[in-house]
Amino acid sequence: MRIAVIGASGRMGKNLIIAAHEAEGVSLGAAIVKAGSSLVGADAGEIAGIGKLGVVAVASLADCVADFDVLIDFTTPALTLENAAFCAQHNKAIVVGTTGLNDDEKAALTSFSEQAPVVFAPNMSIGVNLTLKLLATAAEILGDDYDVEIVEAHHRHKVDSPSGTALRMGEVVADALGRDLKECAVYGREGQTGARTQKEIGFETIRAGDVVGEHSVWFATEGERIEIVHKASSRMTFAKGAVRAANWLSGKPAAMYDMQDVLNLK
Ligand SMILES: NC(=O)C1=CN([C@@H]2O[C@H](COP(=O)(O)OP(=O)(O)OC[C@H]3O[C@@H](n4cnc5c(N)ncnc54)[C@H](OP(=O)(O)O)[C@@H]3O)[C@@H](O)[C@H]2O)C=CC1
Ligand SMILES: O=C(O)C1=N[C@H](C(=O)O)C[C@H](O)C1
Repeated sequence: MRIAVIGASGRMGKNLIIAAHEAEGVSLGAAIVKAGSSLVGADAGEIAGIGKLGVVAVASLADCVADFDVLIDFTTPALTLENAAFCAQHNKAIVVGTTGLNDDEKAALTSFSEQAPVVFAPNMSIGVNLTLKLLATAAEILGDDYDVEIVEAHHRHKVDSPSGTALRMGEVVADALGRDLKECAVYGREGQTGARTQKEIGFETIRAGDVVGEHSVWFATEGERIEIVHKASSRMTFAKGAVRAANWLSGKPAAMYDMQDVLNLK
């Protein structure tokens, strides 16, 4: 599989270039940066800080359409939808790590997956995807007696909140408890909120410094508390997962997949 990385100069983009270069069975075919960027024409390896790779950054997907089979996109919701439309039109697979998509944007992405395969997951690490399974088991066993709270921390640059991972964790727990997250989620309490209701799932967000990504799910009742915690200490864990997803997509039919499919965790 020849991989293209869009948003190549971003925090994830640079890690994706390295992961695509280092992984077995795939190669880096293209790198795309913003039109007008001083990095158009620069070598992708130099953008990522690993020296020349012989892949020159271009300003659009149209400029490299012949050079890749699968696009990896960790950018913004609006750009991701443009890219997914392009991939659907040109019969290219796409791996989407972008978070912060609203319901309409998720529906649009799903519609593109009818034309070409899409892997879409808010977190590509093996550890978080295992954690999702642990959360479902914990919620099924603990039931409604345990209050559920989800605490997440990320770096100061992150623009969406709560994180896509925290929201997915909330969905998994809500499903296991027979609840609808849209009805039971409570975000960032403040002021005279009243006592906690039994079935709410609370979300608390920390944005500070260079935190890569930390998620802690509490199950608390009278007398005890269980915390299921995941801490990422390097973005390379997400990048390696995305490259694994890209490789896994080889020969897959058009459909919407997630990392649970890629990792055979369903
Ligand atoms: N699923 C997962 O495992 C993970 C998901 N993420 C998600 O990935 C996304 C990106 O995160 P991160 O790498 O930290 O963000 P960055 O802001 O560092 O990277 C985003 C990149 O997208 C580029 N970009 C934005 N708009 C355009 C445009 N119109 N045309 C071309 N390029 C554009 C930016 O270019 P420029 O720099 O020139 O503005 C930048 O290179 C976020 O949604 C984040 O939540 C992050 C980590 C893991
Ligand atoms: O923006 C980030 O950095 C991250 N975003 C993802 C999310 O929103 O869940 C995944 C990871 O925690 C890093």
